[in-house]
Amino acid sequence: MYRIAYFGPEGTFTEQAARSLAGSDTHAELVPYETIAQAMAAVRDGGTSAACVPVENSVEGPVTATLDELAEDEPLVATAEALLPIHFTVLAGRGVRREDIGTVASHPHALAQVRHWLDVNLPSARHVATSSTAAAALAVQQGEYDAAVAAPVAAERYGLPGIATEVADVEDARTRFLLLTRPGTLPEPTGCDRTSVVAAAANRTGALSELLTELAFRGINLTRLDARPIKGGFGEYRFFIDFEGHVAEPRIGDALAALRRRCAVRFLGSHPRADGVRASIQPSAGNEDFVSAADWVESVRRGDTA
Ligand SMILES: O=C(O)C(=O)C[C@]1(C(=O)O)C=C[C@@H](O)C=C1
Repeated sequence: MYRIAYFGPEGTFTEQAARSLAGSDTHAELVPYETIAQAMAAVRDGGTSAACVPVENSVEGPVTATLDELAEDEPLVATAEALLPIHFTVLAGRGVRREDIGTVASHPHALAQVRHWLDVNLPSARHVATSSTAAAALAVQQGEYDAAVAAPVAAERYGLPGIATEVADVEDARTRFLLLTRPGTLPEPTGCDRTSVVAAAANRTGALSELLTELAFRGINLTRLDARPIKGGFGEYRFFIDFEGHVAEPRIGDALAALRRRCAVRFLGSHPRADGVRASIQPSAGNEDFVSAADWVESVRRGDTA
């Protein structure tokens, strides 16, 4: 049985992402965990084969709990990703009238995406952060709070009436989710891949710029750059860098080796992009260019050419 841990409880956006990543695999069993750290610990200690967690949202940015967990402890790698459109519904407790709503609960990322709507439509409601959107729906079901901002599926799952749908401040919001496993066989390159690393650039002038220049010189397009503090050293940061391409490609392998020469790097995976965008290749920076240049150096070393 293939078990996938996910950031739960049932009814989170992450559960939907895990279902789409499990796809037609009817043998996959989805197992909810209350926190991102617990879902990732489950795959680290072998309790599950994979973990599905959110990593970035188009409105609120990085999911910092996921980034910090990826940088610490036993390494995990992303082998797949899902991109979900995010639609929020406001669920009310049974018998709670809209005008009586005094508390509205949700995950901090979700509250941030509906802040304006709440200010206009439920101006006197206090916002309460919960571990996830579904945890907020569960708490409303149990009478702890008056309302929750959650995924539409949570209405059904927790038997709560929706009092407003499509309440997001920004239309077309999306969240990207990763399927994480212990390091092992990598997915095959497809031409539409993403590679992720976390690099501990030295705290000196130009260190980050040098890392980014290694990628730029090789014509590699970045898709994300986030800094997270290295706990315990004020002002010390590690950098999460996502870029187009797959480590199996000569141009990406060359770039990773260059990053590794400069600082400690943790590889976080190469996998197909959910949006199917092809890697852009700059003139003279294609894989064949790297291979033929390396072949030329070899022939010079053998004395075959000059
Ligand atoms: O709480 C959930 O339902 C989640 O899956 C987490 C999460 C997030 O971390 O951003 C996922 C998507 C939404 O943007 C809001 C919350």
